[in-house]
Amino acid sequence: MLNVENVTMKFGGLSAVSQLTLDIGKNEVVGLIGPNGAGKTTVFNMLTGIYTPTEGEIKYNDKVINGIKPHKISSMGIARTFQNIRLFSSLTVGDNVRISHTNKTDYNLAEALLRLPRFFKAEAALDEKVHSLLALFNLYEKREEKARNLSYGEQRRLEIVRALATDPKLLLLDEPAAGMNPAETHDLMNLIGRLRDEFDVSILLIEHDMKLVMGICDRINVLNFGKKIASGNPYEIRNNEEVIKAYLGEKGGEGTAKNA
Ligand SMILES: Nc1ncnc2c1ncn2[C@@H]1O[C@H](COP(=O)(O)OP(=O)(O)OP(=O)(O)O)[C@@H](O)[C@H]1O
Repeated sequence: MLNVENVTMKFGGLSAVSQLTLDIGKNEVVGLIGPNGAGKTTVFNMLTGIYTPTEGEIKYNDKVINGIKPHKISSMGIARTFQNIRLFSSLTVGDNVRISHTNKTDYNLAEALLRLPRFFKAEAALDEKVHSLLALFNLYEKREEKARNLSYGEQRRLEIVRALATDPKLLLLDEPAAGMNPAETHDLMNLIGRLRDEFDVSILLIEHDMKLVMGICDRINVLNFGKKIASGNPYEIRNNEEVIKAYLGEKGGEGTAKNA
């Protein structure tokens, strides 16, 4: 589904990402981990069209997407959440999700203004979709609440719902468990597993909570100073000497990594 081939991103003299190669298959959950400043978010910014790589190619379903505008990439089926939550804080929970779906509504302006049947049918279908997504993420009861009144963990879940409302095939999650308590993180782990199965999405996950990463990822890629230093399954990564030294620490895979 996604092939990142020898991709480099330079900012002036700094190579934030160097010669990165990374693949994601259909329905895979792939981890992208590494110390602060390793280049993980820069990878997301390249995949979503915010940055155009300095070198290399990013292919999505065999089509090169380097340099394509973010909104176009979103409509191709790549969605993301942000490390710093970016909700519309004064809108309701429900409207935050509806907004993400607006480019997919199945009626035109005239049909909306004249309140034609297609408008009502599409709106009812949208309501149903928004409500079932919110229910899955345990946010249905909060649908009329302003986003800013949600707890931190709820806001993180709402970000994921909003990304899902665009019907992605590839979902990029940037530290979804940041600020969550252990119980919320555990629930999130189950939810991510359900997303893969029920929404037929592939997931690329940036996360410092190693319990979550090791518990959910099929494969993990490790970045350090912009370079990939390891890739493999959770067992291989947990036991990789270079990864332990650069990131995991001696208790690799227990809780939060030492350099997070
Ligand atoms: N727009 C930019 N201009 C200049 N330097 C940048 C820019 N974006 C990122 N960088 C630099 O690139 C490097 C990688 O940053 P990035 O945010 O991708 O790391 P990260 O692995 O996501 O870190 P964290 O875990 O802290 O989120 C850092 O040195 C950062 O300062």
